[in-house]
Amino acid sequence: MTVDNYIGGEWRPPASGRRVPSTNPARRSETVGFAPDSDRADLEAAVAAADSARRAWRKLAGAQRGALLFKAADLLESRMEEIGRAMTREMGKTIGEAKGETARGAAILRYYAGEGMRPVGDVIPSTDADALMYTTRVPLGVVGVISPWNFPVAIPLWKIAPALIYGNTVVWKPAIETAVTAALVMECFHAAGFPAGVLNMVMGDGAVIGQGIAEHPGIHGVTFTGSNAVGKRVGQIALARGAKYQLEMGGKNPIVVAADADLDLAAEATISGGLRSTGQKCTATSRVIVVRDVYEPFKEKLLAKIKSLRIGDGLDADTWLGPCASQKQYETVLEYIRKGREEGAELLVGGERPGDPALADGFFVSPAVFDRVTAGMTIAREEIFGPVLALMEARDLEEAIELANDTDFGLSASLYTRDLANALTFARESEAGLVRVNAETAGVELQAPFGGMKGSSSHSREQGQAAIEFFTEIKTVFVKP
Ligand SMILES: NC(=O)C1=CN([C@@H]2O[C@H](COP(=O)(O)OP(=O)(O)OC[C@H]3O[C@@H](n4cnc5c(N)ncnc54)[C@H](O)[C@@H]3O)[C@@H](O)[C@H]2O)C=CC1
Ligand SMILES: O=C(O)CCC(=O)C(=O)O
Repeated sequence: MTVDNYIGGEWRPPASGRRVPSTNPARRSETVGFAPDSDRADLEAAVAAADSARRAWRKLAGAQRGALLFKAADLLESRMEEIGRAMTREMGKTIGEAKGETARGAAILRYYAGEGMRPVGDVIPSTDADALMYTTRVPLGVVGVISPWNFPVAIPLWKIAPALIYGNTVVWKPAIETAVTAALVMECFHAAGFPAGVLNMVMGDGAVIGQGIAEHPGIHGVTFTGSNAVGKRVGQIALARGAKYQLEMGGKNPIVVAADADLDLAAEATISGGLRSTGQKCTATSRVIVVRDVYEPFKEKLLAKIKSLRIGDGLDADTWLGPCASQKQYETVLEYIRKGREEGAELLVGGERPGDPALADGFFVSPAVFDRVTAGMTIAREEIFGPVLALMEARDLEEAIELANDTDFGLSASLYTRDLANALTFARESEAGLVRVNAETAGVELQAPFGGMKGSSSHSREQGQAAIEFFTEIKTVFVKP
């Protein structure tokens, strides 16, 4: 598939005429599509289209905007198989996960479609008995959406849907690695009949189009998910020109296994939270902090289960673990594995290219478990974004919680215990935006606020009702007859 930009309600080739391939990480010789390598002229056209559409769009009733989101949801759902397959072929996650994410995308669109009919303000008693004082919400104007490849449907939709329902128009820059998936999502919006210019998509290099969005004076708010390095830069650029910004970045998420935990369930949650999507979730489990009394039995169960995971092309129905999403991710993961060994952690299993010749052309790494990891090691501190688990021992639950909080990040944290007092202590003490007891670190529900503490985010929240805080501003109105 040759992908075009989508600007002002039309598919348009990039002004430069240049395109870059999107390849299959399970078979690097296979090209899935060609994405536009756009330049600033394309971005200018998209911002101009979004700007000219925004006054009419904000004037529509919320229910009218919602009706279009409902249509887009139906279309997305009807193309779940096709979109799921494109996602698997472009970034490697298993077809089950990819279709599940597409279904989640439809649910996100429906949730925000309903928001068009919900209250947006309060009536506040004025000290003047004759006056009416109330708050309402107004859109920011044009919103820039910069999204990554790891959830190429869900993440952009949980940004685009609230942006649109609250009356903003959008310029979206998807990750080029998942260009075809993004174009299929965009086709659903096009077929739903959104007015021209309300949603625009421009693909290109992050340093050109992503940075261009951060810098553009015609873009009033920027919402970003991706790496910490890029996120911080986007935030600084937006701040310097007075634009609103929202950053969702990395995690170094711990699972804590208490002495009274159900060890089978804890091992399953460690595997599911740490290794699904090949560990490429910002909510992925990467530090496994186990209380001394159960360290050895837990480790035994974990290793036994990991050895049974089937690695392969995500399109094969019996594959559990696909490849890393790109050569860059693959090399990063191997580099962290090398560093882990060099710094003295013991590699118990995995961390190598699987022997199966059928996998030789892909970016596959067998799931790695490091033992005896200490808090100062690089693999305990930096986000790896790959199938790597770091086992750490704690004297007791108190020390486990201290270790869990000993990180620059604060996205998600999980505890396995049967003791209610432990659960409540963990919920109170965890420095994370998402705390889960007897559930894996990953697994975000679209109707609840999502975001991190410390270096994981810009301290705002996405999804659920919380999204209104970023995508609107409050206007306080005082009317005296
Ligand atoms: N929080 C999360 O969900 C994600 C975290 N990551 C982390 O980032 C690491 C690197 O992955 P990448 O794909 O390279 O992430 P990235 O941060 O470079 O990419 C995310 C988005 O930002 C855009 N971008 C790149 N440079 C930009 C710039 N200078 N200005 C504005 N936008 C720019 C990209 O084109 C993409 O759309 C991963 O190993 C992982 O640790 C990556 C993707 C998602
Ligand atoms: O855990 C999830 O479902 C969402 C993870 C996420 O938001 C991310 O990886 O960026």
